[in-house]
Amino acid sequence: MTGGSLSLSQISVRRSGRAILSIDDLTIPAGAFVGIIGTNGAGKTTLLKTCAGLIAPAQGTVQIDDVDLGRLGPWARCRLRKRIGYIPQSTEYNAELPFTVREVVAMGRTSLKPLLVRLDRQDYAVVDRWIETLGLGSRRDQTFRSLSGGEQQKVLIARAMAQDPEILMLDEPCANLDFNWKHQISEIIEQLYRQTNVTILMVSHETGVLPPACERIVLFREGRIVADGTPDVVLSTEVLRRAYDGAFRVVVAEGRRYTVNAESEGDR
Ligand SMILES: Nc1ncnc2c1ncn2[C@@H]1O[C@H](COP(=O)(O)OP(=O)(O)OP(=O)(O)O)[C@@H](O)[C@H]1O
Repeated sequence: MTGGSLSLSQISVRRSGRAILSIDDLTIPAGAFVGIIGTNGAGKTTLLKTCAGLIAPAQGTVQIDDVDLGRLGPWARCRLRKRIGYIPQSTEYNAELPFTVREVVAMGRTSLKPLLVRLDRQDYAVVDRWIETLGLGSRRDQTFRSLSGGEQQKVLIARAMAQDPEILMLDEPCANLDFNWKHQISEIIEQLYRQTNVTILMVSHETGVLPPACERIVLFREGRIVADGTPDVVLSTEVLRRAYDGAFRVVVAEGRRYTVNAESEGDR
């Protein structure tokens, strides 16, 4: 597995007559771990979907390695998409479908195969390896819909990894999880990153779930990048207060950066 690079230039995505994402230039080298943060509606999900080729920008280019997504025909674009593991927000997938854990993880593998070609033993070995890696061995034959939210996130990560992606995009993988599960999922993402060369883009509202391996943060507001740099620069009290108009401060613990309410402590 080798990571892929991403490059966006002069991007404009428009909906209902307004620009919801405008990026002059954003380059993510192969093997980078980039955290994407920003206010509600800032364009984070739109960014991931644009990078994954799910949304076509009105203007500008998206390149994966040296391939310009906009110049590809539908089949070539489909093939390129297989290099991307995309885990949508939990509100965007149907958790009610009656598939087992193994079947869901196998879907990651099926997406690599030509139409109607069955998975072989080697494919299932990969599927089972990722099920074990994510600690889901005892859940293998359980239905996806019967799992807890945290277990479902693990299954979706296993499905994306079974696809052997070069780029992994996670849209708020820790949303709606209790603090213990948030921590577990965050640790798993960090381990995956350290064990593979996959490039990671991770959207999160909570800065504390971005693992220490995430060495670059891109901050969005109203469809634009307002800061891009190392966590100590972007996840600073000053930068975040300006972007979010909030009364909070940043505290650092165990290599992670958390925001805490400052108003009650009188240090606004
Ligand atoms: N199909 C659409 N039609 C009209 N507006 C849209 C459409 N899709 C997205 N938008 C708008 O674009 C903006 C960016 O949406 P996006 O989902 O990318 O934001 P986000 O940063 O991921 O938000 P959140 O943190 O709340 O999930 C929002 O204001 C949203 O309402």
